[in-house]
Amino acid sequence: MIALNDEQTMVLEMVRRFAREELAQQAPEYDKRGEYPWPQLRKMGELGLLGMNTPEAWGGTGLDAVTWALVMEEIAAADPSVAVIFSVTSGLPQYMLLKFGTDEQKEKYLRPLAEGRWIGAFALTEASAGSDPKGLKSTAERVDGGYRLSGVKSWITSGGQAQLYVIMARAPEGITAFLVPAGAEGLSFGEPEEKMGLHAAHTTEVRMDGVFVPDEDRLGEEGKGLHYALAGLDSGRLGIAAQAVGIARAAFEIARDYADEREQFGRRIREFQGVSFKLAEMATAIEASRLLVLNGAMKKQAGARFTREASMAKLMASRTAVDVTREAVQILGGNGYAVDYRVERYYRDAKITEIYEGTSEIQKIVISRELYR
Ligand SMILES: Cc1cc2nc3c(=O)[nH]c(=O)nc-3n(C[C@H](O)[C@H](O)[C@H](O)COP(=O)(O)OP(=O)(O)OC[C@H]3O[C@@H](n4cnc5c(N)ncnc54)[C@H](O)[C@@H]3O)c2cc1C
Repeated sequence: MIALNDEQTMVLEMVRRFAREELAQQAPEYDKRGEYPWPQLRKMGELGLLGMNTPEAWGGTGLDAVTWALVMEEIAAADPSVAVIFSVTSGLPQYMLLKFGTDEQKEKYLRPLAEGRWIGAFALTEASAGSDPKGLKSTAERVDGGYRLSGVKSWITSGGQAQLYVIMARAPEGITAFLVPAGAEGLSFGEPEEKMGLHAAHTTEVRMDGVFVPDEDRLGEEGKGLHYALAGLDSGRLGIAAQAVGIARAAFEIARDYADEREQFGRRIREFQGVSFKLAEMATAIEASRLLVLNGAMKKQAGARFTREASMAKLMASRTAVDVTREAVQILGGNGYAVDYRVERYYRDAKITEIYEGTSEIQKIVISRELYR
């Protein structure tokens, strides 16, 4: 682990305490009920965590990207559903507004997000446009004073819960990004999808039926929306990679402690090489994944391009999360399959990190393209 300064250490200690006391305990119930974790998010907003990577001038806490990534890991270790909501609102809408928004847009939309009063959502995917967002069909028809948006977005994290939606739709000059508040006329939401994991983090369809968006709520230039979305995804992917590290670490720690207590054949099971070698591989993969995340975060913080680093971090950390959680279930034997021991939830929650914000195959396409830049 890299050396942290005093401020980073203090923030992490505060977040660890918060995560232990206010997230980890509640996570199983929220998962079981599939309930959106509003009380936890409100508390994170009050603590200044939801806008921690946005400057103070816009209502954030102005902390660096390394601290953001380490906080994401802590939150994910306690509750992966809360972590994805946190990752999306801070990594995508806030980052995109900060990078491409006007001062008026920042005042109107970034500030409430950064102050943690609002949650933001990012709406790119459609039923026929997932890995290939260029194929999206939602339209933004030019009308007097703005645009009318029509179409259906799929799988939108915080759909129906968020107060702001950054929506990509096809305008006359090409794919364009729009800022749409939750109450906009013609905007509606599907029921939360029933999913394998992340039950508390609702994902729904976002339906647009002639939603009027005034010119001043277009983000950046017409036709540049995909470019902005992909820039946002560099940042979002670092957040998901950090989420994956947190999930892996939490499952690893349960397995490590279990192996120290559980006895079979008259010995603690960690004394069997078949178990201890698993733990050694798990710890090494987690450490390597975390270093890739921090490498990307340091580049982001320095203002350098971090596309390659973010994709490498996500590819490696999501694979680690799936491998480590599967082995954790194995080390706990029958208990690993029981809800009470929590590793089955981490196993279910881990899988999505290989899929959303670009599947592992898409990360490999990005990385291999970057090798020849
Ligand atoms: C829980 C959850 C939350 C989500 N949240 C959001 C959100 O907030 N906002 C949002 O916009 N989207 C969101 N998504 C959508 C998510 O980003 C997409 O599901 C993902 O990008 C993959 O798209 P797809 O599902 O259409 O799969 P497809 O693109 O149909 O891919 C299917 C398979 O084909 C592979 N494949 C596709 N193209 C290639 C290629 N060129 N080479 C090799 N293999 C390829 C893929 O890797 C995958 O294995 C979410 C999805 C889920 C499940």
